[in-house]
Amino acid sequence: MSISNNILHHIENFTSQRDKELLAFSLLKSIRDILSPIRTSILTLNGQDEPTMEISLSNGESCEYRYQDIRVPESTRASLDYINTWHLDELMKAHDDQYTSFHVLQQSRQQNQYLIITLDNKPGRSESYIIKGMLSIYSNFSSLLAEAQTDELTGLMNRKTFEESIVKLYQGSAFKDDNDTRSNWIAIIDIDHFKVINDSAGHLYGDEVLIHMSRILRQTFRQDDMLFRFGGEEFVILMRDLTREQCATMLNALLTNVQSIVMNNLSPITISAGVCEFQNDTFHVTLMDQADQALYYSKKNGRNRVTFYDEIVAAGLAKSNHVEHGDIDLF
Ligand SMILES: Nc1nc2c(ncn2[C@@H]2O[C@H](COP(=O)(O)OP(=O)(O)OP(=O)(O)O)[C@@H](O)[C@H]2O)c(=O)[nH]1
Repeated sequence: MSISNNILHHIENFTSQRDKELLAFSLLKSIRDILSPIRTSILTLNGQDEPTMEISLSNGESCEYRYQDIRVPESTRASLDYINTWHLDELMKAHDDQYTSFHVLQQSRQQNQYLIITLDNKPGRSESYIIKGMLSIYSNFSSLLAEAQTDELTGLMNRKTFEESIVKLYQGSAFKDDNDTRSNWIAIIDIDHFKVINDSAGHLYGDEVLIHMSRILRQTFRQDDMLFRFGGEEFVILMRDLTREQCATMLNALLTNVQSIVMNNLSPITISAGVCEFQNDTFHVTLMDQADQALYYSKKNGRNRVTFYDEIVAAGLAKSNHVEHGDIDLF
């Protein structure tokens, strides 16, 4: 294949992806085909500089995804610190007859992402030029993808992205230790009497409440918790690795924090929540049914409260996996 056809093939591959991680994998594959590096990886660090994901591809080996126990060598840390201190886009380091180049893929307060390529030869001018072009296409396309996954009003993830995220939760919890008391949790949050807010203060005011709500969600939950606006005044939160008590504490903190939204002369805003424990062997639509039943119980029992699904089942107040009513539209 000629070089231009080859590049076109890589571009076509990039732009056919609809998933951020598959897009990252496509980039690594293209780099491998063009440069034959010893190793190439994409490293993501969260706002606290902790590694949250590494996708790597070594010569002759299959692609490896890591979300936990990611080891970042001291030399890599030092190079990334140098890039950040001097606001560089890329950095080349020579060591032990090898060359490692670091490229910034994404930088924001929430996360930083780098492409790291280790080679046994210094890349030539034309190779560097091609890599730069690939990175520009990757970066433009990943911004478009991020836009498509984001709720326009609040900036949270949209409903379309939920299914993709929950599939990853299934994959990530497949090997959970039975003695671990921590679990993953799904919560549905719904603003109480939102129609009254809209009717008495206007739709624009209602929108402003939704924006405040998303800010408070971000402030209350951890960087790694996933926050979605499902539409209207409904939000979904996926929380990982929390005990039941920790999960309840966070949701009760949300109940309190939301009441700080006091605008015009209306009463403070309140929310209701329904929560269920993530079960690896239960279909996600069923899990959403469970959280929705718990939410329905909160709504019918005074609002401004959190209900755990298994507690209402244990108390005989809900039938296991049977939804009689519900506010949430399922997929
Ligand atoms: N401002 C604004 N309102 C919205 C948006 N999407 C849906 N709504 C409104 O949200 C309101 C939802 O009202 P209901 O589903 O009746 O629920 P509620 O008044 O919150 O009552 P409870 O849930 O029972 O406490 C309706 O008035 C919708 O028009 C939006 O994007 N912006």
